[in-house]
Amino acid sequence: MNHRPIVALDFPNRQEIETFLSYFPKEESLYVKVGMELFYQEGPEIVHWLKSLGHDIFLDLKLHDIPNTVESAMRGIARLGVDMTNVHAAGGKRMMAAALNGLKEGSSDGKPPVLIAVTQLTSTSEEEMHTDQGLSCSLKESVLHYAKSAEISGLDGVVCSALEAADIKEATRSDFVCLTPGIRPQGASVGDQKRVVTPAKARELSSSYIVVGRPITRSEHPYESYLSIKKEWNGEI
Ligand SMILES: O=C(O)c1cc(=O)[nH]c(=O)n1[C@@H]1O[C@H](COP(=O)(O)O)[C@@H](O)[C@H]1O
Repeated sequence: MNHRPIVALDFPNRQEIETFLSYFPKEESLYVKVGMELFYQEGPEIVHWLKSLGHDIFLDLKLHDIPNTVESAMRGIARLGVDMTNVHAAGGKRMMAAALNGLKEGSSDGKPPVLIAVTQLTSTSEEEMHTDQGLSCSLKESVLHYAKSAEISGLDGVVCSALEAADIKEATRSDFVCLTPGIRPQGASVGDQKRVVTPAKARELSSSYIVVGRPITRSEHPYESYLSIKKEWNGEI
């Protein structure tokens, strides 16, 4: 198994990414996540540049708007040639279906990016979900509800905590993508995350992909931290 953790490039500009990537061997092809912080500063050019370096890209903009707006935005995202992108499942089934349609229309090679939907953010606890969102069900029920909605809408999978991945796959299908952020190696600082697991546990709990930011980007030795998390994720340590 040689699965790469997806590295969340949560930096404010290209210069800081150049510094971060200088710790990695040039030939190391990474799977990176470009999120709001970076994209809103650097725009689509940052995607073209990272692609030119040979990296695979998850564009994480978490779209959530009326179906027509999301569909049009997704047409443009498909043209960027990213490998994966996302929406918020809370936008509803019509919005998710529109997102998928936009991606299909925008991808000239007929291979639209993988589309996944955020269920409950990994920074949300069950208690916060009750108070902030006014939901009375359990967090797991809410996540499963969103996962089923995403599947019905034709999406490839969801963003969730690894803690929910096995139940989601059972409720949907075994190849339904469960991309799981909130990953922390043993002893690492949790920060604002709530539903966290180690890379080894994520593997055990059947995550499809793990997303890792600060444990790598804020490390004094980013490449060593990346390799150690990758090994753990691949069950090699
Ligand atoms: O969609 C995401 O990528 C995402 C969803 C979610 O529920 N939780 C979550 O942490 N993320 C992203 O995953 C990354 C996690 O970063 P760290 O907490 O630094 O490892 C951040 O870039 C978040 O924006």
